[in-house]
Amino acid sequence: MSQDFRIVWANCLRVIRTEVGEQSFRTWFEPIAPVELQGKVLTIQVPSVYFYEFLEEHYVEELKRAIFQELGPEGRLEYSVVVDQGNAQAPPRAMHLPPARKAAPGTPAVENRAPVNGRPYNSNGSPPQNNGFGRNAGAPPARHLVPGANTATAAQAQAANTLRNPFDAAKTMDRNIVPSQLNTTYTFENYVEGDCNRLARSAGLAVANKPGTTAFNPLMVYGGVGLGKTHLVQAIGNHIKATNTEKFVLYVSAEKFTNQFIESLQRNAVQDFANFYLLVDVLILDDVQFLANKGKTQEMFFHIFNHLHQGGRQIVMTSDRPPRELSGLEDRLLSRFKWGLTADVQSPDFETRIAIIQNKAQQDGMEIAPQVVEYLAHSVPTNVRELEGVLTTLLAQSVLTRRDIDLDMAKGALRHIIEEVEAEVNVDFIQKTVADYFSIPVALLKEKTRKKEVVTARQVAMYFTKEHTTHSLKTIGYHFGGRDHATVIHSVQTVSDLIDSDKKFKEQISELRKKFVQK
Ligand SMILES: Nc1ncnc2c1ncn2[C@@H]1O[C@H](COP(=O)(O)OP(=O)(O)OP(=O)(O)O)[C@@H](O)[C@H]1O
Repeated sequence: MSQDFRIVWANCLRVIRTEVGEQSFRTWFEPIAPVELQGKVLTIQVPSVYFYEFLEEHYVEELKRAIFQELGPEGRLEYSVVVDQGNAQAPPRAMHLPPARKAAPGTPAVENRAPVNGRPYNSNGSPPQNNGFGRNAGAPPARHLVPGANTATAAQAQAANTLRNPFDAAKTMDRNIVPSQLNTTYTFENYVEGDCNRLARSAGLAVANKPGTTAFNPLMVYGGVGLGKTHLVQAIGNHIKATNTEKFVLYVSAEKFTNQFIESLQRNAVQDFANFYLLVDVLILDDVQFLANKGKTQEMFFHIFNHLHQGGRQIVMTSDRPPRELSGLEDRLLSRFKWGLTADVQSPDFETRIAIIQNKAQQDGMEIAPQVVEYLAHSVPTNVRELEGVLTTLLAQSVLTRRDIDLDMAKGALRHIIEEVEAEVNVDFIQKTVADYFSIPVALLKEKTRKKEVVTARQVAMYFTKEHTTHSLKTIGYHFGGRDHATVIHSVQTVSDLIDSDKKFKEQISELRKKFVQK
Protein backbone atom coordinates (compact mmCIF):
# COMPACT_ATOMS: atom_id res chain seq x y z
CA MET A 1 0.00 0.00 0.00
CA SER A 2 1.44 3.40 -0.94
CA GLN A 3 2.12 5.76 1.94
CA ASP A 4 0.71 9.24 2.25
CA PHE A 5 3.50 11.85 2.05
CA ARG A 6 1.86 13.98 4.74
CA ILE A 7 1.79 11.12 7.18
CA VAL A 8 5.36 10.14 6.37
CA TRP A 9 6.56 13.69 6.98
CA ALA A 10 4.47 14.06 10.13
CA ASN A 11 6.12 10.91 11.48
CA CYS A 12 9.55 12.22 10.52
CA LEU A 13 8.79 15.43 12.39
CA ARG A 14 7.84 13.47 15.46
CA VAL A 15 11.30 11.85 15.44
CA ILE A 16 13.09 15.10 14.70
CA ARG A 17 11.23 17.00 17.40
CA THR A 18 12.70 14.72 20.03
CA GLU A 19 16.23 15.43 18.77
CA VAL A 20 16.36 19.18 18.20
CA GLY A 21 15.38 21.91 20.64
CA GLU A 22 11.86 23.28 20.56
CA GLN A 23 12.96 26.65 19.24
CA SER A 24 15.01 25.10 16.45
CA PHE A 25 12.13 22.84 15.61
CA ARG A 26 9.75 25.76 15.30
CA THR A 27 12.20 27.81 13.26
CA TRP A 28 13.60 25.19 10.92
CA PHE A 29 11.05 22.39 10.68
CA GLU A 30 7.59 23.88 11.10
CA PRO A 31 7.92 26.01 7.92
CA ILE A 32 8.65 22.89 5.86
CA ALA A 33 5.82 21.47 3.81
CA PRO A 34 5.79 17.92 2.43
CA VAL A 35 5.22 17.91 -1.32
CA GLU A 36 5.14 14.36 -2.59
CA LEU A 37 6.31 10.81 -2.12
CA GLN A 38 7.47 8.98 -5.21
CA GLY A 39 8.39 5.45 -4.28
CA LYS A 40 10.81 5.95 -1.42
CA VAL A 41 11.66 9.52 -2.33
CA LEU A 42 10.07 12.14 -0.13
CA THR A 43 10.14 15.73 -1.38
CA ILE A 44 9.81 18.57 1.09
CA GLN A 45 9.46 22.23 0.32
CA VAL A 46 11.57 24.84 2.11
CA PRO A 47 11.15 28.62 1.92
CA SER A 48 14.57 29.62 0.54
CA VAL A 49 17.98 28.47 -0.59
CA TYR A 50 19.40 29.74 2.64
CA PHE A 51 16.93 27.65 4.57
CA TYR A 52 17.92 24.60 2.53
CA GLU A 53 21.60 25.26 3.14
CA PHE A 54 21.03 25.68 6.83
CA LEU A 55 19.21 22.35 7.07
CA GLU A 56 21.95 20.61 5.14
CA GLU A 57 24.60 22.19 7.31
CA HIS A 58 23.02 21.60 10.68
CA TYR A 59 20.30 19.00 10.59
CA VAL A 60 21.29 16.53 7.93
CA GLU A 61 21.91 13.77 10.50
CA GLU A 62 18.51 14.24 12.13
CA LEU A 63 16.84 14.20 8.72
CA LYS A 64 18.72 11.05 7.74
CA ARG A 65 17.66 9.24 10.86
CA ALA A 66 14.03 10.26 10.52
CA ILE A 67 13.84 9.22 6.86
CA PHE A 68 15.55 5.94 7.63
CA GLN A 69 13.08 5.24 10.40
CA GLU A 70 10.07 6.03 8.20
CA LEU A 71 11.08 4.77 4.76
CA GLY A 72 13.81 2.26 5.56
CA PRO A 73 17.25 1.97 3.95
CA GLU A 74 15.89 2.85 0.49
CA GLY A 75 14.45 6.10 1.78
CA ARG A 76 15.59 9.33 0.11
CA LEU A 77 14.91 13.02 0.68
CA GLU A 78 14.73 15.78 -1.87
CA TYR A 79 14.10 19.47 -1.49
CA SER A 80 11.85 21.79 -3.37
CA VAL A 81 13.13 25.29 -2.69
CA VAL A 82 10.99 28.37 -3.14
CA VAL A 83 13.09 30.74 -5.23
CA ASP A 84 10.51 33.33 -6.14
CA GLN A 85 7.54 34.15 -3.99
CA GLY A 86 5.53 35.36 -6.94
CA ASN A 87 2.99 38.18 -6.92
CA ALA A 88 -0.52 38.94 -8.12
CA GLN A 89 0.48 38.29 -11.73
CA ALA A 90 3.15 35.62 -11.44
CA PRO A 91 2.84 32.40 -9.45
CA PRO A 92 5.50 31.34 -6.94
CA ARG A 93 8.38 29.34 -8.36
CA ALA A 94 10.44 26.62 -6.73
CA MET A 95 13.46 24.59 -7.71
CA HIS A 96 14.20 21.02 -6.96
CA LEU A 97 17.38 20.24 -5.05
CA PRO A 98 18.91 17.01 -3.95
CA PRO A 99 20.64 17.06 -0.59
CA ALA A 100 23.93 18.91 -0.87
CA ARG A 101 25.95 16.32 0.96
CA LYS A 102 26.37 12.72 -0.07
CA ALA A 103 25.61 10.24 2.65
CA ALA A 104 28.65 8.51 4.05
CA PRO A 105 29.06 4.94 2.87
CA GLY A 106 26.75 2.72 4.78
CA THR A 107 24.50 5.52 5.94
CA PRO A 108 21.08 5.28 4.43
CA ALA A 109 18.37 7.83 3.86
CA VAL A 110 19.59 11.19 2.59
CA GLU A 111 21.78 11.14 -0.47
CA ASN A 112 22.02 12.70 -3.90
CA ARG A 113 19.57 11.59 -6.49
CA ALA A 114 19.34 12.59 -10.10
CA PRO A 115 16.70 15.24 -10.49
CA VAL A 116 13.50 14.56 -12.31
CA ASN A 117 12.08 16.76 -14.98
CA GLY A 118 14.92 19.22 -14.55
CA ARG A 119 16.36 22.13 -16.47
CA PRO A 120 19.61 23.81 -15.52
CA TYR A 121 19.29 26.44 -12.85
CA ASN A 122 22.41 28.32 -13.92
CA SER A 123 21.70 30.08 -17.15
CA ASN A 124 25.03 28.92 -18.56
CA GLY A 125 24.51 25.39 -17.34
CA SER A 126 27.77 25.55 -15.46
CA PRO A 127 28.62 22.92 -12.88
CA PRO A 128 27.79 23.50 -9.23
CA GLN A 129 29.80 26.13 -7.44
CA ASN A 130 30.06 26.86 -3.79
CA ASN A 131 27.81 29.86 -3.68
CA GLY A 132 26.08 29.39 -0.40
CA PHE A 133 26.96 29.99 3.18
CA GLY A 134 29.48 27.22 3.18
CA ARG A 135 27.32 24.78 1.24
CA ASN A 136 27.39 23.63 -2.29
CA ALA A 137 24.21 25.10 -3.59
CA GLY A 138 25.09 25.76 -7.18
CA ALA A 139 23.63 24.54 -10.46
CA PRO A 140 20.69 22.62 -9.19
CA PRO A 141 18.12 21.49 -11.62
CA ALA A 142 14.86 23.42 -11.50
CA ARG A 143 11.25 22.69 -12.06
CA HIS A 144 8.09 24.68 -11.67
CA LEU A 145 5.72 23.55 -9.01
CA VAL A 146 2.09 24.06 -9.71
CA PRO A 147 1.18 27.28 -7.93
CA GLY A 148 -1.04 26.67 -4.99
CA ALA A 149 -0.57 22.91 -5.38
CA ASN A 150 -0.18 22.84 -1.70
CA THR A 151 -1.47 25.49 0.59
CA ALA A 152 1.78 25.72 2.49
CA THR A 153 3.47 27.15 -0.60
CA ALA A 154 1.09 30.07 -0.80
CA ALA A 155 1.35 30.68 2.93
CA GLN A 156 5.12 30.59 2.80
CA ALA A 157 5.13 32.88 -0.18
CA GLN A 158 3.07 35.39 1.74
CA ALA A 159 5.26 35.11 4.79
CA ALA A 160 8.37 35.50 2.73
CA ASN A 161 6.92 38.53 1.00
CA THR A 162 6.96 40.35 4.29
CA LEU A 163 10.77 40.04 4.13
CA ARG A 164 10.79 42.45 1.20
CA ASN A 165 11.03 45.26 3.73
CA PRO A 166 14.47 45.08 5.32
CA PHE A 167 13.23 46.48 8.60
CA ASP A 168 10.60 43.79 8.89
CA ALA A 169 13.19 41.17 8.18
CA ALA A 170 14.99 41.98 11.39
CA LYS A 171 11.82 41.30 13.32
CA THR A 172 10.94 38.01 11.70
CA MET A 173 14.25 36.21 11.72
CA ASP A 174 15.75 34.49 14.71
CA ARG A 175 19.29 35.75 14.43
CA ASN A 176 20.63 33.70 17.31
CA ILE A 177 20.55 30.55 15.29
CA VAL A 178 22.03 31.85 12.08
CA PRO A 179 25.57 30.48 11.93
CA SER A 180 28.32 33.06 12.08
CA GLN A 181 30.68 31.11 9.82
CA LEU A 182 33.43 31.63 12.36
CA ASN A 183 36.21 29.21 13.05
CA THR A 184 36.14 28.96 16.83
CA THR A 185 39.80 27.99 17.03
CA TYR A 186 40.79 31.56 16.18
CA THR A 187 40.86 33.46 19.45
CA PHE A 188 42.71 36.36 21.04
CA GLU A 189 44.22 33.93 23.53
CA ASN A 190 46.12 32.08 20.83
CA TYR A 191 46.89 35.16 18.74
CA VAL A 192 50.43 36.03 19.72
CA GLU A 193 51.10 39.72 20.13
CA GLY A 194 54.26 41.30 18.77
CA ASP A 195 55.50 44.58 17.37
CA CYS A 196 54.22 43.32 14.03
CA ASN A 197 50.56 43.32 15.02
CA ARG A 198 50.26 45.33 18.22
CA LEU A 199 48.05 48.13 16.88
CA ALA A 200 45.78 45.80 14.92
CA ARG A 201 45.45 43.43 17.85
CA SER A 202 44.64 46.09 20.43
CA ALA A 203 42.19 47.83 18.09
CA GLY A 204 40.63 44.43 17.45
CA LEU A 205 40.28 43.81 21.15
CA ALA A 206 38.68 47.23 21.65
CA VAL A 207 36.20 46.51 18.88
CA ALA A 208 35.53 43.05 20.30
CA ASN A 209 34.76 44.55 23.71
CA LYS A 210 32.56 47.36 22.38
CA PRO A 211 31.38 46.52 18.89
CA GLY A 212 29.99 49.47 17.00
CA THR A 213 30.72 52.00 19.71
CA THR A 214 34.43 52.70 19.35
CA ALA A 215 36.00 55.03 16.82
CA PHE A 216 37.30 51.95 15.02
CA ASN A 217 34.34 51.50 12.76
CA PRO A 218 35.07 50.21 10.25
CA LEU A 219 38.20 48.42 11.38
CA MET A 220 40.35 47.55 8.39
CA VAL A 221 43.23 45.12 8.93
CA TYR A 222 45.65 44.79 6.07
CA GLY A 223 48.90 42.94 5.43
CA GLY A 224 50.65 40.28 3.40
CA VAL A 225 49.78 36.65 2.91
CA GLY A 226 49.59 34.37 5.93
CA LEU A 227 50.29 37.04 8.54
CA GLY A 228 47.22 36.51 10.69
CA LYS A 229 44.56 38.87 9.34
CA THR A 230 41.86 36.23 9.19
CA HIS A 231 42.84 34.87 12.58
CA LEU A 232 42.55 38.32 14.12
CA VAL A 233 39.20 39.27 12.63
CA GLN A 234 37.74 35.89 13.46
CA ALA A 235 39.02 36.30 17.01
CA ILE A 236 37.03 39.55 17.15
CA GLY A 237 33.92 37.71 15.99
CA ASN A 238 34.39 34.84 18.42
CA HIS A 239 34.96 37.21 21.32
CA ILE A 240 31.80 39.16 20.53
CA LYS A 241 29.78 35.98 20.21
CA ALA A 242 31.03 34.78 23.56
CA THR A 243 30.39 38.03 25.39
CA ASN A 244 27.45 39.53 23.51
CA THR A 245 25.29 36.56 22.76
CA GLU A 246 22.45 38.65 21.36
CA LYS A 247 24.65 40.09 18.60
CA PHE A 248 24.41 38.59 15.16
CA VAL A 249 28.01 38.22 14.02
CA LEU A 250 28.70 37.18 10.45
CA TYR A 251 32.03 36.31 8.87
CA VAL A 252 32.13 36.13 5.10
CA SER A 253 34.90 36.31 2.56
CA ALA A 254 34.47 38.97 -0.12
CA GLU A 255 34.58 36.17 -2.65
CA LYS A 256 31.68 34.36 -1.06
CA PHE A 257 29.78 37.62 -0.65
CA THR A 258 30.25 38.24 -4.38
CA ASN A 259 29.12 34.74 -5.33
CA GLN A 260 26.06 34.98 -3.14
CA PHE A 261 25.21 38.31 -4.68
CA ILE A 262 25.56 36.97 -8.22
CA GLU A 263 23.40 34.03 -7.30
CA SER A 264 20.76 36.35 -5.89
CA LEU A 265 20.80 38.35 -9.13
CA GLN A 266 20.23 35.17 -11.10
CA ARG A 267 17.32 34.27 -8.88
CA ASN A 268 15.80 37.74 -8.78
CA ALA A 269 16.33 37.67 -5.06
CA VAL A 270 18.58 40.65 -4.55
CA GLN A 271 16.25 42.09 -1.96
CA ASP A 272 16.47 38.90 0.09
CA PHE A 273 20.21 39.08 -0.15
CA ALA A 274 20.23 42.65 1.12
CA ASN A 275 17.69 41.88 3.82
CA PHE A 276 19.86 39.17 5.19
CA TYR A 277 22.94 41.36 5.43
CA LEU A 278 20.98 44.23 6.94
CA LEU A 279 20.26 42.03 9.93
CA VAL A 280 23.89 41.69 10.85
CA ASP A 281 25.27 43.42 13.96
CA VAL A 282 28.92 42.67 13.28
CA LEU A 283 29.90 42.13 9.67
CA ILE A 284 33.38 40.72 9.07
CA LEU A 285 34.34 40.86 5.42
CA ASP A 286 37.61 39.10 4.60
CA ASP A 287 39.83 39.92 1.62
CA VAL A 288 37.95 43.00 0.52
CA GLN A 289 40.36 43.42 -2.40
CA PHE A 290 38.34 40.72 -4.08
CA LEU A 291 35.60 43.30 -4.74
CA ALA A 292 37.88 45.19 -7.12
CA ASN A 293 36.28 45.87 -10.50
CA LYS A 294 33.00 44.25 -9.47
CA GLY A 295 30.82 47.32 -9.76
CA LYS A 296 27.43 45.86 -8.87
CA THR A 297 28.73 43.93 -5.90
CA GLN A 298 30.50 47.06 -4.68
CA GLU A 299 27.30 49.01 -4.99
CA MET A 300 25.43 46.45 -2.92
CA PHE A 301 28.19 46.41 -0.33
CA PHE A 302 28.13 50.20 -0.28
CA HIS A 303 24.44 50.22 0.66
CA ILE A 304 24.87 47.50 3.24
CA PHE A 305 27.88 49.31 4.67
CA ASN A 306 25.97 52.59 4.94
CA HIS A 307 22.97 51.02 6.57
CA LEU A 308 24.99 49.05 9.09
CA HIS A 309 27.29 51.93 9.90
CA GLN A 310 24.43 54.36 10.38
CA GLY A 311 22.77 51.87 12.66
CA GLY A 312 25.86 51.64 14.87
CA ARG A 313 26.72 48.13 13.75
CA GLN A 314 30.33 47.09 13.56
CA ILE A 315 32.13 46.46 10.29
CA VAL A 316 35.49 44.71 10.22
CA MET A 317 37.42 44.10 7.01
CA THR A 318 40.71 42.67 5.87
CA SER A 319 42.69 43.43 2.78
CA ASP A 320 46.01 42.36 1.35
CA ARG A 321 47.02 45.98 0.85
CA PRO A 322 46.30 49.42 2.34
CA PRO A 323 43.12 51.15 1.14
CA ARG A 324 45.07 53.70 -0.88
CA GLU A 325 46.41 50.85 -3.04
CA LEU A 326 43.07 49.16 -3.55
CA SER A 327 42.65 49.97 -7.19
CA GLY A 328 39.39 48.92 -8.80
CA LEU A 329 37.37 49.97 -5.77
CA GLU A 330 35.09 52.97 -5.99
CA ASP A 331 36.23 56.12 -4.25
CA ARG A 332 33.05 56.37 -2.21
CA LEU A 333 33.81 52.93 -0.73
CA LEU A 334 37.47 53.69 -0.18
CA SER A 335 36.65 56.91 1.60
CA ARG A 336 34.31 55.01 3.93
CA PHE A 337 37.00 52.46 4.68
CA LYS A 338 39.02 55.34 6.10
CA TRP A 339 36.29 56.51 8.47
CA GLY A 340 37.48 54.19 11.19
CA LEU A 341 40.90 52.70 11.77
CA THR A 342 43.26 51.09 9.31
CA ALA A 343 45.90 48.92 10.97
CA ASP A 344 48.49 46.69 9.37
CA VAL A 345 49.99 43.37 10.34
CA GLN A 346 53.57 42.77 9.33
CA SER A 347 55.91 39.82 9.26
CA PRO A 348 56.59 38.79 12.84
CA ASP A 349 60.02 39.52 14.25
CA PHE A 350 62.19 36.78 15.66
CA GLU A 351 60.84 36.88 19.20
CA THR A 352 57.25 36.83 17.99
CA ARG A 353 58.03 33.88 15.73
CA ILE A 354 59.49 32.07 18.74
CA ALA A 355 56.33 32.78 20.73
CA ILE A 356 54.10 31.68 17.85
CA ILE A 357 55.99 28.40 17.49
CA GLN A 358 55.84 27.74 21.22
CA ASN A 359 52.17 28.55 21.23
CA LYS A 360 51.37 26.24 18.30
CA ALA A 361 53.54 23.46 19.67
CA GLN A 362 51.72 23.66 22.96
CA GLN A 363 48.35 23.58 21.22
CA ASP A 364 49.40 20.48 19.28
CA GLY A 365 50.86 18.83 22.38
CA MET A 366 54.37 18.86 20.86
CA GLU A 367 57.53 19.16 22.89
CA ILE A 368 60.22 21.07 21.08
CA ALA A 369 63.64 21.88 22.48
CA PRO A 370 64.50 25.59 22.61
CA GLN A 371 67.29 25.30 20.04
CA VAL A 372 64.88 23.67 17.59
CA VAL A 373 62.38 26.47 18.17
CA GLU A 374 65.09 29.03 17.46
CA TYR A 375 66.18 27.14 14.38
CA LEU A 376 62.65 27.16 13.01
CA ALA A 377 62.14 30.82 13.87
CA HIS A 378 65.29 31.56 11.93
CA SER A 379 64.52 29.41 9.00
CA VAL A 380 61.04 30.62 8.22
CA PRO A 381 61.34 34.34 8.61
CA THR A 382 58.20 35.79 7.07
CA ASN A 383 55.00 33.83 6.71
CA VAL A 384 53.25 32.43 9.79
CA ARG A 385 51.26 29.97 7.69
CA GLU A 386 54.53 28.51 6.39
CA LEU A 387 55.80 28.31 9.93
CA GLU A 388 52.74 26.29 10.85
CA GLY A 389 53.27 24.04 7.85
CA VAL A 390 56.79 23.34 8.99
CA LEU A 391 55.59 22.46 12.47
CA THR A 392 53.01 20.09 11.05
CA THR A 393 55.70 18.38 8.95
CA LEU A 394 57.86 17.99 12.03
CA LEU A 395 55.03 16.61 14.08
CA ALA A 396 54.23 14.08 11.36
CA GLN A 397 57.90 13.03 11.14
CA SER A 398 58.09 12.65 14.87
CA VAL A 399 54.96 10.50 15.02
CA LEU A 400 55.91 8.36 12.03
CA THR A 401 59.47 7.71 13.14
CA ARG A 402 58.59 7.65 16.85
CA ARG A 403 61.44 10.00 17.59
CA ASP A 404 61.52 13.11 19.69
CA ILE A 405 61.98 16.29 17.75
CA ASP A 406 65.62 17.36 17.96
CA LEU A 407 67.72 19.72 15.90
CA ASP A 408 69.00 17.01 13.53
CA MET A 409 65.53 15.81 12.86
CA ALA A 410 64.31 19.36 12.29
CA LYS A 411 67.15 20.05 9.88
CA GLY A 412 66.68 16.77 8.04
CA ALA A 413 62.92 16.99 7.81
CA LEU A 414 62.92 20.56 6.67
CA ARG A 415 65.95 20.61 4.40
CA HIS A 416 63.90 20.90 1.23
CA ILE A 417 61.70 23.64 2.64
CA ILE A 418 64.36 25.91 4.03
CA GLU A 419 67.23 25.33 1.66
CA GLU A 420 67.26 28.90 0.51
CA VAL A 421 67.45 30.36 3.96
CA GLU A 422 70.16 27.91 4.94
CA ALA A 423 72.33 29.19 2.15
CA GLU A 424 72.32 32.67 3.64
CA VAL A 425 74.53 33.86 6.41
CA ASN A 426 72.58 33.55 9.59
CA VAL A 427 73.29 34.23 13.20
CA ASP A 428 74.18 30.59 13.97
CA PHE A 429 76.77 30.57 11.24
CA ILE A 430 78.22 33.87 12.35
CA GLN A 431 78.45 32.77 15.97
CA LYS A 432 80.09 29.48 15.05
CA THR A 433 82.58 31.11 12.67
CA VAL A 434 83.56 33.82 15.15
CA ALA A 435 83.79 31.39 18.08
CA ASP A 436 86.02 29.06 16.03
CA TYR A 437 88.19 31.98 14.99
CA PHE A 438 88.75 33.04 18.58
CA SER A 439 88.94 29.39 19.72
CA ILE A 440 86.15 29.56 22.26
CA PRO A 441 82.98 27.48 22.57
CA VAL A 442 79.91 29.04 20.89
CA ALA A 443 77.94 28.74 24.11
CA LEU A 444 80.19 31.31 25.80
CA LEU A 445 78.95 33.98 23.39
CA LYS A 446 75.56 33.66 24.99
CA GLU A 447 76.70 33.49 28.57
CA LYS A 448 77.44 36.16 31.10
CA THR A 449 81.20 35.72 31.27
CA ARG A 450 83.20 39.00 31.12
CA LYS A 451 86.55 37.44 30.18
CA LYS A 452 88.23 39.77 27.72
CA GLU A 453 88.63 37.31 24.82
CA VAL A 454 85.01 36.21 25.17
CA VAL A 455 83.76 39.79 25.34
CA THR A 456 85.70 40.65 22.17
CA ALA A 457 84.44 37.59 20.29
CA ARG A 458 80.89 38.34 21.38
CA GLN A 459 81.16 41.94 20.23
CA VAL A 460 82.59 40.87 16.90
CA ALA A 461 79.84 38.31 16.38
CA MET A 462 77.23 40.96 17.15
CA TYR A 463 78.94 43.33 14.76
CA PHE A 464 78.77 40.79 11.91
CA THR A 465 75.22 39.82 12.76
CA LYS A 466 74.26 43.45 12.39
CA GLU A 467 76.18 43.64 9.13
CA HIS A 468 74.91 40.44 7.50
CA THR A 469 71.37 39.94 8.72
CA THR A 470 68.25 42.06 8.83
CA HIS A 471 67.63 41.36 12.50
CA SER A 472 66.70 44.24 14.74
CA LEU A 473 69.03 45.21 17.56
CA LYS A 474 66.59 43.64 19.98
CA THR A 475 66.62 40.35 18.08
CA ILE A 476 70.40 40.34 17.90
CA GLY A 477 70.56 40.84 21.66
CA TYR A 478 68.18 37.94 22.10
CA HIS A 479 70.61 35.66 20.28
CA PHE A 480 73.43 36.62 22.57
CA GLY A 481 71.95 35.48 25.83
CA GLY A 482 69.11 37.96 25.97
CA ARG A 483 71.18 41.14 26.02
CA ASP A 484 69.38 44.43 25.44
CA HIS A 485 69.62 46.59 22.36
CA ALA A 486 71.88 49.13 24.09
CA THR A 487 74.50 46.40 24.59
CA VAL A 488 74.32 45.56 20.89
CA ILE A 489 74.78 49.22 19.91
CA HIS A 490 77.73 49.47 22.28
CA SER A 491 79.32 46.31 20.83
CA VAL A 492 78.94 47.43 17.24
CA GLN A 493 80.41 50.83 18.12
CA THR A 494 83.33 49.28 20.02
CA VAL A 495 84.24 47.05 17.07
CA SER A 496 84.02 49.99 14.65
CA ASP A 497 86.29 52.06 16.91
CA LEU A 498 88.80 49.21 17.22
CA ILE A 499 88.90 48.75 13.45
CA ASP A 500 89.89 52.41 13.18
CA SER A 501 92.45 52.34 15.96
CA ASP A 502 93.95 48.81 15.98
CA LYS A 503 95.60 47.59 12.78
CA LYS A 504 95.89 43.94 13.88
CA PHE A 505 92.26 43.89 14.91
CA LYS A 506 91.30 45.40 11.56
CA GLU A 507 93.09 42.54 9.76
CA GLN A 508 91.29 39.98 11.88
CA ILE A 509 87.96 41.52 10.97
CA SER A 510 88.87 41.52 7.26
CA GLU A 511 89.82 37.84 7.47
CA LEU A 512 86.57 36.99 9.16
CA ARG A 513 84.53 39.08 6.76
CA LYS A 514 85.82 37.01 3.85
CA LYS A 515 84.25 33.91 5.39
CA PHE A 516 80.87 35.56 5.35
CA VAL A 517 81.23 37.07 1.91
CA GLN A 518 82.41 33.75 0.41
CA LYS A 519 79.48 31.92 1.94
N1 LIG B 1 50.16 36.38 15.69
C1 LIG B 1 49.77 35.12 15.48
N2 LIG B 1 49.63 34.27 16.53
C2 LIG B 1 49.24 33.00 16.33
N3 LIG B 1 48.97 32.47 15.11
C3 LIG B 1 49.09 33.26 14.06
C4 LIG B 1 49.49 34.61 14.18
N4 LIG B 1 49.54 35.16 12.94
C5 LIG B 1 49.16 34.19 12.10
N5 LIG B 1 48.89 33.06 12.76
C6 LIG B 1 48.45 31.78 12.16
O1 LIG B 1 48.95 31.72 10.84
C7 LIG B 1 48.00 31.13 9.98
C8 LIG B 1 47.72 32.05 8.82
O2 LIG B 1 47.02 33.18 9.34
P1 LIG B 1 45.76 33.82 8.58
O3 LIG B 1 45.04 32.82 7.78
O4 LIG B 1 44.99 34.58 9.59
O5 LIG B 1 46.55 34.78 7.60
P2 LIG B 1 46.00 35.87 6.58
O6 LIG B 1 46.80 37.09 6.82
O7 LIG B 1 44.54 35.98 6.68
O8 LIG B 1 46.42 35.21 5.21
P3 LIG B 1 45.80 35.39 3.74
O9 LIG B 1 46.16 36.75 3.28
O10 LIG B 1 46.48 34.33 2.95
O11 LIG B 1 44.33 35.18 3.86
C9 LIG B 1 46.77 30.84 10.80
O12 LIG B 1 46.73 29.48 11.15
C10 LIG B 1 46.96 31.68 12.05
O13 LIG B 1 46.40 31.06 13.19
